[in-house]
Amino acid sequence: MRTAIAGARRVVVKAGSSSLTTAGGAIDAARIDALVDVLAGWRQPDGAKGHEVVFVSSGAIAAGMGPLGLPARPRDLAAQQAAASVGQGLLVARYTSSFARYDLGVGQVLLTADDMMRRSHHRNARRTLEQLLAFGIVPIVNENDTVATDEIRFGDNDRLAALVAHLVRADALILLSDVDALYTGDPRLPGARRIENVHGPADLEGVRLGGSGRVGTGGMVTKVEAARIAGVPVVLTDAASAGAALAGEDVGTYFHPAGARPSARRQWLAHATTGQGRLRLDPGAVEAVLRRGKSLLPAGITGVEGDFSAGDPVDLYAEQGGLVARGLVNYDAGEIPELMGRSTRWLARELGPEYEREIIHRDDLVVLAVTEARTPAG
Ligand SMILES: Nc1ncnc2c1ncn2[C@@H]1O[C@H](COP(=O)(O)OP(=O)(O)O)[C@@H](O)[C@H]1O
Ligand SMILES: N[C@@H](CCC(=O)OP(=O)(O)O)C(=O)O
Repeated sequence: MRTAIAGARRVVVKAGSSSLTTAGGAIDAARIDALVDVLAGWRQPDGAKGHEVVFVSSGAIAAGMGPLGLPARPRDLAAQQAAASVGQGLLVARYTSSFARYDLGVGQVLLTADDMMRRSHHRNARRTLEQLLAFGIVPIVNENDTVATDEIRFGDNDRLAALVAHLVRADALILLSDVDALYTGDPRLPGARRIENVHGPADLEGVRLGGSGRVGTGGMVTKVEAARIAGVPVVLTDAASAGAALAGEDVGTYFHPAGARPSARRQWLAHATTGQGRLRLDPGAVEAVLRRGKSLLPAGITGVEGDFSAGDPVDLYAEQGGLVARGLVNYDAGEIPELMGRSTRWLARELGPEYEREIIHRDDLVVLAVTEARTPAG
C-alpha cells in the first residue's frame, strides 16, 4: 500500500492524448466517461468533500484531427494549433457533460510556459485554480496551444502537469498513459519488464525510454523528467488503473520523491523558469552559494553575459565549470560590470547605500548542480 498516495487530499491527474482519443482522431467518449467515473468517485468519496482533483488533459490536437479531416497528427505548428483550437472546445464540452452526471462542474484553464515562468502570471494562475477548487469545480488544464510558439512550447503535457502540481501544492501526481507502467524497454518489444519503484536515477540505469505512441508526444522521457521535478510522489500507469493508483495500490510505476520538498519559490525557480543571462562566479562564490547557502555578492562575480533586467532569473556558472545555481538578480545586466569584484562596503561608500544590496539574495537562489561545479580551488 502506498500510503502517501492513499492519504493524498489534493492530486493532479494528467491523461495523455492516447488515453482520451481514438485512432481516427475523435474523442473516445467511453474512455472519458470511465475516467470521469473514477475521478468523480475519488473526488467525492461517499459524498464527503475534502478530496480535490486538478485534471491536466491532453488530446486537443488529436481530437481536432477527425473534424478537420486530417489523417494523422499534423507536423506543422499552424495545423497543430488549428486542430487544438477545434479539439479543445470539443474536449471541454465532453468533460462538462461527463462530470455533470455527478453534479460536478468543470472550468477550463489554459496555460503557457510563459505563464509558468512569469511570477505574476504564476501567482494569478494559482489564485484562479485555488478559487475553482474552493467552488468545488474540477479544473481542466491544458497548454494554451493556439498562442504558444515552437520555441516556448511545452509540447507534451507531462512537464506542465508537474508544474501544476507545484502550483497547487498537490500531494501527488498521477500520470496516465496508454502503457500501464514504465518498462525496462519499449513494452511493444519482447523482454521488457515493469519497473515498480523508482527511488532515484540509479533505478533508471539501462532503461530504454523510447519514443511516443500514435498521437502522444515525448514518450517516456518527458514522463520520467516530470516525475523528477514534481517534488511529490508520482504514479505512472494507464487510465484503466487510475482508480487503483488513487487508492494507493501497487500498480504502474511509483516514483518516490527525492528528499524534502523544496519551497514553492525554489521549485518555481528551478523548474518553471529559464535563465535570461549568465553570471560567472569565482571559486569562493561557488563555494558560498553551493555549500554554505549564502547570498551572491558582487565581489565573487567575474563575468556577465546576456541582456537581463533586475528581477529576471539568471544562471550562475563556475568560472570554467558548469551550471551552479539559478537566482533572481537584483540588478540590470548593464549595471553589473562596474560592481564586479567590489566589496559591498566599498560600493556603498563610493556609489551610495542602495548599492550595498547583494546581487542575488539567498532566498531567491536555488542550487542546480553539486559536483560538476566544483572548481579546483573550491
Ligand atoms: N521504457 C518504456 N516503458 C514504457 N513505455 C515506453 C517505453 N519506451 C517507449 N514507450 C512508449 O511510450 C508510449 C507513451 O508515450 P506517449 O505516446 O507520449 O504517451 P501519452 O500520450 O500518454 O503522453 C507508450 O505507448 C510506449 O509504447
Ligand atoms: N496540448 C497538447 C498536448 C500534446 C500531447 O500530445 O501531449 P501528450 O499526449 O500528453 O504527450 C494537446 O492537447 O493536444
